[in-house]
Amino acid sequence: MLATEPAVLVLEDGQRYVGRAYGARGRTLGEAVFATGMTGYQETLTDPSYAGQIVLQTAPHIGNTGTNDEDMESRQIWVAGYVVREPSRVVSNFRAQRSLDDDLVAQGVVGISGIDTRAVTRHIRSAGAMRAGIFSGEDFDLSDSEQLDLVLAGAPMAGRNLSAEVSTVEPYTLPAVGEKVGSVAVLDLGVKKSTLENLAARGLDVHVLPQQVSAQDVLGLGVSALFFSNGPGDPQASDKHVALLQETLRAGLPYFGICFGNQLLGRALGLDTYKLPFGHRGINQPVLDKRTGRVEITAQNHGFAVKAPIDAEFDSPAGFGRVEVSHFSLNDQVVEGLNCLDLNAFSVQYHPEAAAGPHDANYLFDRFLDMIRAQHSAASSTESQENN
Ligand SMILES: NC(=O)CC[C@H](N)C(=O)O
Repeated sequence: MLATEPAVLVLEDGQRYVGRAYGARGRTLGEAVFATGMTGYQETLTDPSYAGQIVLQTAPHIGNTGTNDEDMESRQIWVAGYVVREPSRVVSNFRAQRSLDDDLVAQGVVGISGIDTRAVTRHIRSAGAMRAGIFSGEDFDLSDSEQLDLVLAGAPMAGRNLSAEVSTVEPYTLPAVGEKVGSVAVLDLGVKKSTLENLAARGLDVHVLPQQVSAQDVLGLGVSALFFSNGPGDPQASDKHVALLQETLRAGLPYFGICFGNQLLGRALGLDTYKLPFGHRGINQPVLDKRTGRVEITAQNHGFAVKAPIDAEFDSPAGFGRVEVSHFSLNDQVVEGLNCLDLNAFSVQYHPEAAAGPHDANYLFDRFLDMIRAQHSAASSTESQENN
């Protein structure tokens, strides 16, 4: 039975949308963002990059296929709140183990249903991403101005560092699948399971590290390469990760980064990042790969981006040689990938692990593997020259 108890979504500009309580009851605060994927709600909810955000699904019917243990992208749901139009009344899928409502309640995630999420999306699209709150149960009875004051007292996403909240506490390793080619250190800034699986599937031992490790810790592992994951928060609030990356780049350690990892490569190279008006979140975002001229349909989830010229190479302001924007968005020309021309380092702003989403960008993991192989053969030829 669906709840008939009321709930309200309050935006920081005072807009209010009354609907029905969904998931856990109570109140929650976060940045309101919209996601346009028609599928993949479980992957969205369990993507740690959504920590601190109240996610609205534009797709009107959510929960049809329930939830299961296999499609978890991390250990829990991370969204601060969940806004849907119509939750499915029945769960219908052979893989379903629970209903989405069960998971939201069990994990204490406050949601709201019965909201015209496309109307709210149109509002956010013109007014910009903003803080919001969902109020149900006893919190529904607070006055309008008390609710708005709570929303306005919440932390804005700009300037927010959330890495410590989502990162693993202990390091752990996923063994290479099949023949081992090398090893990679993954800085867990909110990594998704599919990313780790894609790395391991390419013959890499994957050493997942807590976000507070030092460059010495990373270099001391003797790995073939370093990877920075996706993750929540503002890249401008991650100075220590930027410093770590600069140190490992100077030491010559190959690098690949996804999403937050792209923004942090940008910053390590001396570029600025900025907040997008409402972000890119969905699974049909067109991107141009400048090297091949191929258009990829990609999965994306980002609210910040790197500032760089998309049409010509330039010097890294931090002295890391020549750099080019490798990919950009065909919707709004936002930087979607960086490539270092004088270093073994590249990154993308979108999600080649595609969970959920199309697999067009999966070749990027192969590009990373090629980079590691090339580095290995360069190292072994120097060694054999030295031995001669
Ligand atoms: N998915 C991500 O890694 C997101 C990166 C960053 N938190 C942003 O919103 O832009």
